[in-house]
Amino acid sequence: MAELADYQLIAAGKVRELYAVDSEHLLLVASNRVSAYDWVLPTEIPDKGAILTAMSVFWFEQLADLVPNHLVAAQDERIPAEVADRALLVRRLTMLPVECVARGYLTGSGLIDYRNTGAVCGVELPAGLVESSKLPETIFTPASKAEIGEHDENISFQAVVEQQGAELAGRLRELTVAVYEAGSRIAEKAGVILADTKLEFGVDAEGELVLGDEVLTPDSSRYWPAEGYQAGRVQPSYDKQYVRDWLTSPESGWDRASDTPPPPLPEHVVAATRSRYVEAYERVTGRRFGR
Ligand SMILES: CCOC(=O)Cn1cc(-c2ncnc(N)c2C#N)cn1
Repeated sequence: MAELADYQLIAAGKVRELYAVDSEHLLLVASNRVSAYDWVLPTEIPDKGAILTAMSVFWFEQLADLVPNHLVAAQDERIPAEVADRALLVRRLTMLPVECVARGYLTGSGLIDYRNTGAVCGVELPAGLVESSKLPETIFTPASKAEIGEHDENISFQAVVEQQGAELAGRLRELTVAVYEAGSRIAEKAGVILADTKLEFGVDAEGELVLGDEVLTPDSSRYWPAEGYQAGRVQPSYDKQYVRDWLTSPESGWDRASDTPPPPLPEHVVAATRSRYVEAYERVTGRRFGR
């Protein structure tokens, strides 16, 4: 069995790492860390990495007829025991430097763009939309990868055309919207709103467009409970709301505006948050999470 120390770390995000396994394969590792308010919290959520990894596997399987993906194996002797259930062996791609975002609802940076310009990434929207409005149709709202610690910058479809050519840009938009809509339909049946998602694509040695990264997880997408959905206010995050509410409650003693790191989470917030990840996984996939 391989050891993680055998592999070279080639990329690290807030809650994930990417290692080189050999010339053809990488290891995408999901940690149990959780981030909130742009901070990585000092307290881990047990099994979060395993649950989100299992969600990506589910979605890769559901979407296999729509788009090829980079997943090689979720169990393999090249996956070290220490990360066994929270790592995926994937094939090495040439990643495209475009964050492919699809939105079915207006919130976050999309809402800010809309309030400033009446459009998101150059896509004109009807007047009168508010926080969390359901959009008349799914929109493709790409972003350019930001430096570590910065937010991605929303760009227009035309900018993607200029960067990647019209044909590839069109395919990225088509596939991103199709993946989001497939995910949204399955989630909706489970009583979960998939408000938006961020995908990353790469190109393989044969020049084929391949879906990489994680797919339709609560870290790469906004998951809202369908019950209680109401446009006109910020929706509760399906998975992170307990964390957000505690951190902004007097009990935490933390001041979000103070630019100081958040305090450790109490056990009851950790347990409730773990339950939300398990619940989201089991409802959306129809599969039991082990343990
Ligand atoms: C810390 C995690 O960072 C990322 O996942 C972003 N990233 C992905 C790649 C990548 N590169 C080649 N082939 C791939 N299959 C992938 C994937 N996924 C590089 N950075």
